[in-house]
Amino acid sequence: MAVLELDKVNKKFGDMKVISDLSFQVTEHSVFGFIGKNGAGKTTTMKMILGFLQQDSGAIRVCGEKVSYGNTKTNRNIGYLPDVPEYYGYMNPREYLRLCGEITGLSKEAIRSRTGELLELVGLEGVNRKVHGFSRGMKQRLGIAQALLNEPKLLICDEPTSALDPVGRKEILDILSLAKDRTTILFSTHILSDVERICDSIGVLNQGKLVLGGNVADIRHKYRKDIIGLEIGGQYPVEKAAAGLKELAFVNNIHISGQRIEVEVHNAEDSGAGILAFLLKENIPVIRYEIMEPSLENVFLEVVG
Ligand SMILES: Nc1ncnc2c1ncn2[C@@H]1O[C@H](COP(=O)(O)OP(=O)(O)OP(=O)(O)O)[C@@H](O)[C@H]1O
Repeated sequence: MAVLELDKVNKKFGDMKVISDLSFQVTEHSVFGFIGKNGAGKTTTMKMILGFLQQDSGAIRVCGEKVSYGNTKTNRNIGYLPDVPEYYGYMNPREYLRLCGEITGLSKEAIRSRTGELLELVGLEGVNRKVHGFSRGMKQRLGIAQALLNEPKLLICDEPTSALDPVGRKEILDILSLAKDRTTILFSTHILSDVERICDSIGVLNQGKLVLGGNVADIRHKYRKDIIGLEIGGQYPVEKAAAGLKELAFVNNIHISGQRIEVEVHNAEDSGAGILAFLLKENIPVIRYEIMEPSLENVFLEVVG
């Protein structure tokens, strides 16, 4: 089931078209990476999903219910984590979550049990310090706990890892991966390695248009260039191996770098057997053989330019 659906959404600011015919869906219990350079239109889209901005045309649905501007009814299904969450610094995490629970009308019992469970999820269960001394990463973790307090069907995170160091980023990504069991996640980012680590599907926005979208595994497969990477044993002359490989009918091109040879072929799976047979026949020692996967970074550069 789609927890979030955008159908041909358009938005202009004055004469400037910011979002053009944007359509995508996010399936329940998946992580969707919303990718784009600065100014691509990610924040504008998230504000429309939250009903804070009005689209000019098109429809947005959250759990099947249409979002309408100014009426935040659909937000009962959404938890939102801003890029820089703000807190009352004099509270500790438990006090802060209790306050949030009380404001949103949760029962005392629900506040107690969910607070314990969520603080454990985000690794802040034993932390009794006041929030004002928290690192950025700890603030983001508390923000995730707060956003999940009302058990939303959709968690929207705006650049949750951008301001963090590698350790803090890993912690947030691990928490989001775990949170997938209890909700569906959309997170905006321009850090493609984060997307590769946890996203099931992606949408790449460029100048307000979706230039690439779908399942991460399918996208990798589609953009895979048929290149076989070989690492030749140190004692064997690489040029000799490369010259022989180049003679094979199904080999289009060869690149050499140190002991490494990249072989461009029509179809890596079909040609693989022929290459291996050649290496065996010529007694060429091979340390590594791989069909090369493109990184999302390469795919992104190809579609966004
Ligand atoms: N209220 C506004 N009035 C006029 N133009 C706006 C407004 N809000 C955003 N824009 C413009 O719309 C475009 C998209 O901005 P948006 O903030 O959605 O991009 P973004 O992908 O979130 O970028 P960033 O990563 O920098 O936040 C930009 O050109 C921006 O200058």
